[in-house]
Amino acid sequence: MGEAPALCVEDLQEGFSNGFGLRSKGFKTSTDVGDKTFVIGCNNNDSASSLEVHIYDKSRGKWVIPTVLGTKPKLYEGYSTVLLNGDRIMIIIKGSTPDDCIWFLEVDTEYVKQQKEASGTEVVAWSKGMRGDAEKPVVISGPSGVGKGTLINMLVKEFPYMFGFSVSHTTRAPRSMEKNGVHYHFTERSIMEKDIKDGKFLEFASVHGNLYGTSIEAVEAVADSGKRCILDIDVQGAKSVRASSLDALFIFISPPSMRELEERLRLRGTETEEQVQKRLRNAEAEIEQGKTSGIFDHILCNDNLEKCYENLKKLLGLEGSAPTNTKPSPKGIDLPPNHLVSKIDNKILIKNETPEPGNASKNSVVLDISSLKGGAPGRTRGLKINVIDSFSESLNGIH
Ligand SMILES: Nc1nc2c(ncn2[C@@H]2O[C@H](COP(=O)(O)OP(=O)(O)O)[C@@H](O)[C@H]2O)c(=O)[nH]1
Ligand SMILES: Nc1ncnc2c1ncn2[C@@H]1O[C@H](COP(=O)(O)OP(=O)(O)O)[C@@H](O)[C@H]1O
Repeated sequence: MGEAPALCVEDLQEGFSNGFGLRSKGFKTSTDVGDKTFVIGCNNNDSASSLEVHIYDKSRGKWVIPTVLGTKPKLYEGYSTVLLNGDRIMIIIKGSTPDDCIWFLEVDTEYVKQQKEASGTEVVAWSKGMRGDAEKPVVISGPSGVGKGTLINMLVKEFPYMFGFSVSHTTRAPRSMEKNGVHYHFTERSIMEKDIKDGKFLEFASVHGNLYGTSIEAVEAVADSGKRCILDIDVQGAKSVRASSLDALFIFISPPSMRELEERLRLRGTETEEQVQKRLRNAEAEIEQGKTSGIFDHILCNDNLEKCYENLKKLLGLEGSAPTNTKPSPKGIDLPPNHLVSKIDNKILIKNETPEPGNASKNSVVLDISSLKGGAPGRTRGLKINVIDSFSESLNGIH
């Protein structure tokens, strides 16, 4: 059984002079990947410091501070690291909550390679580890006033534990009934543009003169809650998602006629005359693209609302299904508080250092990493967990 590499930076540092103050107090681990050493940690134990990544490039004898993408984990008591597949470091956090204890730092994955090439700098990217898989998200597009919001509301109301809405960001002003954080995250253009630049958005587009976008966090938060994510985005956004690594189902909602669309928009009464005109002008091009671009897996005509809703449910495999009242079960990972980490093939053993018979929270666990999916800039999903009741019992092949 090989112990996880968890060198002290002090050991690593012997003989090197660098400007990072790595000899000061704090917690650090280092992991070798090829001719680079990735040092993850913090310099101080105070709450104001955060988890940093430094790279020692052995071939050049130089320290490098990389561009760090993604949301990083909070500071906890300590960290163990395991190198997986030569391209990502798994971080197992001591003293964290069950939904926050496994993280991945990607150092040479396809995503990181692309980012390195695009930026010309050294790049690393964080993603949080999650149990189980996420269901394929559903992208719904169509012209303004066609009934997308109405159909999505019906679905979320009938199947509250099955579907969740991806809350987009927008620079447009809220309508009177709209709530910030529920219908949209209403935001300033400069803030949104910076977040787009920082890689926080899955897609974005300028629609009817305003900026709209789906943050990676908006989609992942729905999947984290165990629900299937629904995105209400325009055709340009759907095209970007199609080109992204997100595997989704694409549905276009079309109106029975332009006259009917105009009537619905006017009856809704949420836009000024000028805005209605702009939306109608854009609608023709959107309908044309929706029907001919090949982006969409299905096109539904929203003539009769009830019929269209039934057809939508059919596409989602919900025909005749009774809504379930069961909340998805939480998918956290209970780790023993004091543990040692080791890896054999596709299994990571997190062994309790102080087992107590009959105390489930003190059990050792085995994480199966054979079917990991996704990764930065979102989540790494597909972690499977086996709890070992007593450490003296058989360890599923790990000895
Ligand atoms: N690309 C993209 N489009 C979005 C997003 N959120 C909303 N939209 C689209 O922006 C357009 C205008 O939305 P909205 O202002 O809510 O008006 P409505 O469609 O008339 O209710 C619609 O086509 C939405 O599908 C997003 O995050 N990304
Ligand atoms: N099939 C339908 N027949 C008549 N009115 C509809 C139908 N579907 C939706 N509506 C109405 O049309 C208006 C626009 O619908 P909405 O869901 O806001 O559109 P979108 O989100 O696509 O902009 C709303 O007032 C809604 O109640």
